[in-house]
Formats: sequence, C-alpha cells, structure tokens
Amino acid sequence: MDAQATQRLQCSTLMQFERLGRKHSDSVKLNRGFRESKKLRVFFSANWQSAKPSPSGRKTTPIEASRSYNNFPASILESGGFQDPLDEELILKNKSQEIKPYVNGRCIYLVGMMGSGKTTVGKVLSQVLNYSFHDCDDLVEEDVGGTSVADIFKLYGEGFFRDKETEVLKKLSPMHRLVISTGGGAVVRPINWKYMHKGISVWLDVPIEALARRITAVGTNSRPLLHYEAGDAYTRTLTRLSALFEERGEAYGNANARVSVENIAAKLGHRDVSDLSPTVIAIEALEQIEAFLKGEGGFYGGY
Ligand SMILES: Nc1ncnc2c1ncn2[C@@H]1O[C@H](COP(=O)(O)OP(=O)(O)OP(=O)(O)O)[C@@H](O)[C@H]1O
Ligand SMILES: O=C(O)C1=C[C@@H](O)[C@@H](O)[C@H](O)C1
Repeated sequence: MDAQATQRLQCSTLMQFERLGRKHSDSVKLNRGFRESKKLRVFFSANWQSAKPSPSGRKTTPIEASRSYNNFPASILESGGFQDPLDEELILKNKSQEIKPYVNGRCIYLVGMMGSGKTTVGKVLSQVLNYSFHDCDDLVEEDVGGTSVADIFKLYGEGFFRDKETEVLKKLSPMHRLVISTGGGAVVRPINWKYMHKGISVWLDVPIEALARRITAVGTNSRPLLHYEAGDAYTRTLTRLSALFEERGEAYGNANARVSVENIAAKLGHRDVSDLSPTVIAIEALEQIEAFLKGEGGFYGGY
C-alpha cells in the first residue's frame, strides 16, 4: 500500500472514532501523540457512560482503544467492547463504507462449519454492503427441484450433492456484489476454491463446543451429516462435528480471511462466544477483509 493510501485509511478510522465520540459526548480525548508515537488511544469519558445507558439496561464500561500502527487497521473491537447495538451498527456502517471501494464488487464467500453463522452473519454483511445474499445449500435445493439437502443426501448420496454444490459455485463465480453462505463441506474440493477465489473468502471460525450447543438447540434435521452418532443430542453432535473438523480444519485455512470468534470474545472480555452479536462478528469480518486487501500488494495503491 502506498503512503498516501495508508494516510487516507488512518484518517478515515480516526474520523470514525471522532464521529462516534461527538455523537455521544464532547469529552473524547484523542491522544495527541498518535502521529508521533504511531498509536491511537481513544478514551470515552465515564461521563458518557452514565449519561447514556445501553437500551438493554447493561451498564457499559469505559472504552479504550489502542491501535498498533504496524498492523493498522487492527480490529476496532480491541476497543474493549461497544455494548450498545446502536454503536455496533454505526461502526459496521462506517467500516463497510470505508472498505467497499477496495472490495470493488467482489463476492464475499463465507466458509465454516455447520452452524458457524455463515447465514446469520452473511445477511448482516449483505445488507450493509448493499449486496445480494445467497445460500449455496438453498441454490442446490432449487436446482434439484426443491428437494431438501437432507433428502438429496438420502435419495442420491453425498457425491451427488457435492457435484451440485460445485456446479452452483461455478455459476456464482463470474458474478459480483454477492455475499454467499457456502455449505460447511464446500471447502474440501480444491475445484471449489478455484471458484471461491474469484471473490474474497472468509472463514468463520467458531469452537466446536459452541457449534454443538447451537445445533443441538435447533436440531439436526436439516444437517444429514450429523445423523450418525449415538448418545445424547449434544454429545452426538459434538462427536460428529469434531470428526468433520479434523478432516476439514486445514481446508478452511485456505480462506483469504479468518474471523475467530474466540479472538473477538477475548478482545471484548467475554467469556462465552455466544455473547457476541452477529453485528460484532460482521465488523470483525470487514476488518479481516481489509487486512487481506492490504496484504494483496498494491491493491490499495490504485486508489
Ligand atoms: N453470533 C451468534 N450467536 C449465537 N447464535 C448464533 C450466532 N450466529 C448464528 N447463531 C445461531 O446458530 C444457528 C446456525 O446459524 P447459521 O444458520 O447462520 O449458521 P450456518 O453457518 O449458515 O449453518 P449451516 O452451514 O449449517 O447452514 C442458528 O440457529 C443461528 O440463530
Ligand atoms: O458440513 C457439511 O458437509 C454440510 C453442511 C451443510 O451446509 C450442507 O451443505 C450439507 O448438510 C453438508
């Protein structure tokens, strides 16, 4: 990235913090040493915290953000937690506007295990980027005359399903301005990566235990690969997911960007990844996409 582009990005994030600060309070202190020390620290006053309770009734804690210039733009989530949904929405909107020109219409492919939130987070991303959302499983079902994924597995077998999945990815690959939730197993076929690499791929990395909890809550009817193990529902799901992840963990690593919900939770001081809203995860996805674009070598330089 050239120096001018770097400077533009710094200014934009700085302004984003400033805008947030002005919206809520006049008492934002920006560390004056930022440019010299190459660090930005933003403090929102305790004043603001008491003047503006979160709609959920939770008391928000003072926010402190520390940005390292070296890995700029590192996640805005290091701020210590924007617990107000309105703040999350605003940050998401600003971030999407900031990086949209650089994404330049490329499709975003979300990959990850079953239940990792590809559909939920994908819809948030598509809305904020003004892209269309597509779910590969739905497209396969349509292609097979409205047959459910579970029935496709039962009637025609997994190989047939995987062929259809590849066909769908091939059809999507020349398109633009889509957010695509891929099937959990789409990563295993190298040919699928050829298609997905036409866009930007993002791996939603969620711990197996959290996946098993989510899936157990909604049931495994639509997830035929989870129908085999014995035991209670949670243990069965966990066992099967663990085996699948053993096979696929490496393949998910082919994605251009990785969103680790464990990392987000750690940054925000949450003990449970289930406390993270889809909006916060979407913000991190945009941050990681941005980091990928920076690393593409010269892409930002054209702007
Ligand atoms: N951030 C989140 N916190 C808690 N629950 C979530 C979160 N994101 C998604 N879920 C829940 O987890 C379940 C699976 O989510 P979703 O359908 O988005 O995952 P998916 O990756 O698209 O799954 P699949 O590949 O199996 O279709 C849903 O019940 C959803 O409501
Ligand atoms: O993880 C998988 O292999 C799958 C995930 C689902 O999205 C579906 O694509 C199908 O049930 C297979």
